Parts: sequence; C-alpha cells; structure tokens
Amino acid sequence: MTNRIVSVEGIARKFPGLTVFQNVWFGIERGEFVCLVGHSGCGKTTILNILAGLDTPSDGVVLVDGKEIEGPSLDRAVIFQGHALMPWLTAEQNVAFAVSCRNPSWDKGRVRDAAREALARVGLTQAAERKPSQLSGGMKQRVGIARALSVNPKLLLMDEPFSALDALTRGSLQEEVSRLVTEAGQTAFMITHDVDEAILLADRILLMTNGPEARVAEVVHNRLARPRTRADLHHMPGYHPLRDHIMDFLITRSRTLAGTPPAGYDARNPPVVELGG
Ligand SMILES: Nc1ncnc2c1ncn2[C@@H]1O[C@H](COP(=O)(O)OP(=O)(O)OP(=O)(O)O)[C@@H](O)[C@H]1O
Repeated sequence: MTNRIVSVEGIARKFPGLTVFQNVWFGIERGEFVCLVGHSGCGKTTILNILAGLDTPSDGVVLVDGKEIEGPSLDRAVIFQGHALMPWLTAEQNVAFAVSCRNPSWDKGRVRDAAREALARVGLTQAAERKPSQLSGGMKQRVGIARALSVNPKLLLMDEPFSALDALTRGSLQEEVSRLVTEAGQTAFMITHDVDEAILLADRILLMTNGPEARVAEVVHNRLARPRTRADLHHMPGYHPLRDHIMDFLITRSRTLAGTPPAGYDARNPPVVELGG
C-alpha cells in the first residue's frame, strides 16, 4: 500500500500543431519533495499549472487523494517566481487574506495570530506592517512562502521560486524552505533550472526530455543524507556522481533521448536511477 497523494496518469498538453508533452506519468508520496528538471519549453510550467488546477491536460488525468483535480484549490498552494503579492496590503494582510479564505469561520484575532506566526516562521516579524514596495525581493518571496504554508496545503507547488533572487538570498531561502518543508512534513513539487537546488531539496528528481513531445526520461532518487546545507552539499559522499548524472542529462541526453522513446521504455515506469547514497 503506497502513501501516494498525487497521481499523474498519462497526461498530455496539446496546442494546434504542437504536442508539448505526452504520456507523462508520475506520483508524489505524502511528505515527499519532487523536483522537475528540463530545458525551457518542455512543459514544466504547464505541468505545474495542471497540478495547480490552472490548466487542464488534453489527455490523461491528475488525481489528488484519489479525486480528479477540478480547478484551483487552497489544498494546492503555489509559490510563483514573481511573488504575486497584493501591493495595497501589508505583508501581514497578504498572509491573513489567505488564512481567512482557508478558515472562513475564524475571527479576526485568530486570523491575525496565524498570519503573524507564519511570518515569524520565515523571520519577518519586524516587517509585518510593511507593504510589498517596502520589502526586498527576498523578503517578498518570504511573504509568498509564509502565505503558501499558512494554509497548510496538501501540496506545495513552486515554479522556480528563487530564480529572480541574487545568489546569496537564493541560497538562504533554499535552506529555509528545506527546513520548513521538512519540519512540517510538507509534500512539495518544484520546478527548477538550478541543479544544486534540486539536489539540496529533492527526494526525487524527474528528468524531462526536450520538447516537443517531451516525456519523463528518467527518475533520479536522491539518496544524499539529510539535513543538507548548501555549504556542505559538495563535500557529501555521492554528491559528485549525482550532479554529474543530472548535468550530463541536461547537456546531452535530454536532446538525444528526445523524440521516439528507446526500446523498452515504459512511460508508466520510467527508468529509476539511485544516486547520492
Ligand atoms: N496557450 C498556448 N498556446 C500555444 N502554445 C503554448 C501555450 N502555452 C504554452 N505553450 C507552449 O508550450 C510549451 C511549454 O511551455 P512551458 O512554459 O510549460 O515550458 P517550460 O518548460 O516551463 O519553459 P521555461 O523553462 O522556459 O519556463 C512552449 O513551447 C510554449 O510556447
């Protein structure tokens, strides 16, 4: 008996004259962190949007807790690349808005306390009264993280959440998300272009071939021990073969494997590679 929370079953996304991806199957276990890696245009954002309920597959279905997705839901919170905060509300009000949508019966005081607690978890207590225009890029993204986690989603979805940030801020936020997600046992799905980010955060990394007609070519199980920190990552036994494998995929195999699948390829069970342990 598995503890599968998300089941992606044979999805495709087609536009007139373009099949972006097809026959994509994967699952996400409860408490698992899954990263999707692939080149621009293979359909990563489209897959995330389908999981969010913002887009629908042309073929196939996505089940969350056994039920087909029917649209956006607070069960599936998204952290976008641009923070998507409401500019006229303070940091606390932005989070409080999500908390009150999730818990319509809560009074103002309870909502405010929950919003403050969520901001405290990302180190933003002092900035609660500031509007987004008075916050740095990293702080805005922290508010986005606090807002997403404040609704206790079944699934946290992240579309390159750190890519617009400078390297230092990116590194500290990656570690913070890693800590928060681990502490909460939060199930997460993230798109990234940053191989070290995927290695730092993910339990499993899905490698997609180049589009059009992209597919999940391979699933890498990341066996590196936790906790992981950016500073230690490249000293950990097993890190280099893991990184080399993903880099080799992105540089060469994502292209050479594109198009017709190799003999024996089973889209429901793409090859699994265990690395890092
Ligand atoms: N409404 C649309 N009509 C036609 N083509 C579309 C539409 N939306 C997306 N596409 C195409 O689908 C493909 C996949 O887009 P998507 O944004 O999912 O890719 P991606 O892998 O996330 O890329 P990136 O890494 O650059 O964000 C692209 O070729 C894009 O042009």
